[in-house]
Amino acid sequence: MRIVADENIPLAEAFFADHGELVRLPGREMSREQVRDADILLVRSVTRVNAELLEGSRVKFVGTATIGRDHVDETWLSQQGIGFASAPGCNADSVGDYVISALLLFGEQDGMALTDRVVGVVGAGNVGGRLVERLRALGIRCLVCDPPRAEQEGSEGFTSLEALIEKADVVSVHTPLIREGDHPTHHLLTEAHIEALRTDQILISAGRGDCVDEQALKARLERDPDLRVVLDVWENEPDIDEALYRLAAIATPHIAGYSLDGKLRGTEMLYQAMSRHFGLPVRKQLGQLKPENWLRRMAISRRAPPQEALLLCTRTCYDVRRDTLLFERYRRQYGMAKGFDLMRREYPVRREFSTLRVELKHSAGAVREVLESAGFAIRSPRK
Ligand SMILES: NC(=O)c1ccc[n+]([C@@H]2O[C@H](COP(=O)([O-])OP(=O)(O)OC[C@H]3O[C@@H](n4cnc5c(N)ncnc54)[C@H](O)[C@@H]3O)[C@@H](O)[C@H]2O)c1
Ligand SMILES: O=C(O)[C@H](O)[C@H](O)COP(=O)(O)O
Repeated sequence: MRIVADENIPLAEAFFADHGELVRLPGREMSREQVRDADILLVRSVTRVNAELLEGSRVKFVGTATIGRDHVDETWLSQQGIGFASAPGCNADSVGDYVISALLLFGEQDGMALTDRVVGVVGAGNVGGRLVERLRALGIRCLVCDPPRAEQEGSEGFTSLEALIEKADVVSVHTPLIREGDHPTHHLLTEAHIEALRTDQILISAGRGDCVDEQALKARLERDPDLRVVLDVWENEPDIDEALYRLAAIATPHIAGYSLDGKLRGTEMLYQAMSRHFGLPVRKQLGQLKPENWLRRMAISRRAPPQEALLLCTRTCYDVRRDTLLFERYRRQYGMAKGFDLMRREYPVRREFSTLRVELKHSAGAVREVLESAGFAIRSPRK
């Protein structure tokens, strides 16, 4: 079999090369000619998978190593009898790490504890749902807006978008991009929602750029630059709006989910789905293929207050400021669109919180509880 894979899918050789010749390509420019002779196509979110790309090809299975699927015309694939799989939840916790890192940064800037702010999460699936679990475990009050879930599970515990914007201090958007149906999310955050935000609120957008009306957001920020927004996803990536970029408190090039762990999980999920599709045995597991030195450790030797310990461990693992600064460097050196994609291609290895083993030298119950709630693995003398 011939397998064409995006160059940004780690361990694709280790998982797939036994099944045929593997060709690596840059995803954004993948062309009809390049995939025509492929049997298996493995992509990321930057490749539009539709009739235009695949008509007349011999592709029998498409996998996207991502959670999002809005770049894939699933209806057309199914009409053609082409198998399809995505990687639900693969990098969900990495997005949670990103949000926690941003919340800690704002807490530090404002001299506030994490628990001083109410966080509103819009879209509570794998990403938003797990984020809410972690934040609640940290003692943070959360509001949740997810109408499809509210319809299925009953309205208790869910709130409308309008009420969430009114009551929350942080509005964190994690919806997929859905253009049709009962709950479309294209410009889910309308001009009216954006105008309703208070200057002291914080908006985080880490689902898909098109879920927020960017022109309205830009107009609001031009009038009210003190409103803080964290933008990881954008309309028209990679050629994003430079004026909006400059107005954002934190601006990153769609890397909230870019941990090595999340990406590798995505590769393994596609391997499993591909094996099922072709009736092949699942012989490989991520555990056998992971690089050495998989787990890292750190120790907290003194009696740090819980919030300080959380900040220390979070920054050891992931600091959202690093990515904001790095993005600015790439933009200056290469221009916006090229810099956006280049930073993603050369993204430094980042690990999920759960891979950091934190050794507590003192049996500090409160520190242990906070770090575990945030997702770190703890070793400490128990009382
Ligand atoms: N920035 C990143 O790096 C990054 C990483 C991973 C995922 N994502 C994006 O985040 C999206 C969500 O990921 P997920 O794993 O949670 O997906 P998911 O499918 O598990 O959950 C999506 C949730 O959104 C809810 N939803 C749908 N329409 C809604 C609406 N109109 N209003 C409010 N909620 C609505 C659904 O009911 C569901 O609970 C992905 O589709 C992807 O686009 C971004
Ligand atoms: O949907 C996802 O999983 C994320 O948005 C993913 O991290 C995007 O990464 P990309 O496919 O654009 O490399």
